[in-house]
Amino acid sequence: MSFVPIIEVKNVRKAYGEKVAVDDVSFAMPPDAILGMLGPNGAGKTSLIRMITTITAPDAGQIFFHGEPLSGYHPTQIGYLPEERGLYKKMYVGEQLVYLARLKGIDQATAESRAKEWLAKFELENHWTKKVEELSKGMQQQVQFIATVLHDPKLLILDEPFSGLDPVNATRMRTEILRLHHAGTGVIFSTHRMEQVEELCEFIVLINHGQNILNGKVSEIRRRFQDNRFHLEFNGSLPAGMGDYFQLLNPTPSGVDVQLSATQTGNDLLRYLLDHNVHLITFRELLPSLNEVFIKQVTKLGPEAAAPAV
Ligand SMILES: Nc1ncnc2c1ncn2[C@@H]1O[C@H](COP(=O)(O)OP(=O)(O)OP(=O)(O)O)[C@@H](O)[C@H]1O
Repeated sequence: MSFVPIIEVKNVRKAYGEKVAVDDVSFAMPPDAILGMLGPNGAGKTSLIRMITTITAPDAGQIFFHGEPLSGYHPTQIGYLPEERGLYKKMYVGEQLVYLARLKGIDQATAESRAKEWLAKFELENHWTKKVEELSKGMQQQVQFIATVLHDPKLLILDEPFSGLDPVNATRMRTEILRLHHAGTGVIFSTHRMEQVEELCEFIVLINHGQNILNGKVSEIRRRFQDNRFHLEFNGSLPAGMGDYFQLLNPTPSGVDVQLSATQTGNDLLRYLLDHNVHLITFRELLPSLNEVFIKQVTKLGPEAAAPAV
């Protein structure tokens, strides 16, 4: 590993009574990465996040923040947007943001100016003296996001940050997350929305039944799971008997996917097409989507399929 991870989780275990929620999980996260934490319902993601944020402690194993064993000081460097939102409904927006930033060690004047700046980014500057309960659900979520970033944390942990936001506000929040990432903030992003992970995350950790069953770079994982499928686009038509040699999927008048068998290669397919004078426009390997990888790993493979760490 050629970097000091912002978070390193080493052989961490957490049980609630008989229920083992996190079972010997290890992974390391590069300092300025966006890491997707994925897994089916009940997999153990929230339990793991709660240990990273020091809300609970592991029964066994260790967690390091920038190489230091996690301690009471580190939460000031972490911003956590939990899935169950937790603002004080009766408190005024501005007052609440300043209060939460002060808890993270920010002085009053800085907290006020940052809160105003952030509210303006979300076009909420006129809501400073509104009670949280007077805001819509989406607005409350934006205010809670602001509370998560106001103390300028080195690590952001965002649980389903886009849920309930309209497309304009979801895009706005995505832009702000990416801006923080480019400024060097690490982001752990927990969601069930695979297309969001594909779009935002360079790394993933896939948790299933409390165990880390797959982790690494998204691009390498997709390549690792490639299953010999190609996409063709062409002018004219394909040879009439092509289906006797190759499994053709999703045909359209000008394109088709080809699933090769274990003994066929891309070169075999290309040779066949050229020998039969097919006028090719596109010939490319199809990599599985993260959704396909997720379903394959979670439904078919057990923990023995664990992959090497990042
Ligand atoms: N406080 C608790 N007491 C007892 N069991 C718990 C507690 N918290 C979580 N669990 C159990 O631990 C397991 C992991 O739960 P966890 O909330 O970490 O999953 P998750 O991956 O975050 O799920 P989801 O995607 O549904 O939010 C589940 O079986 C859950 O029922």
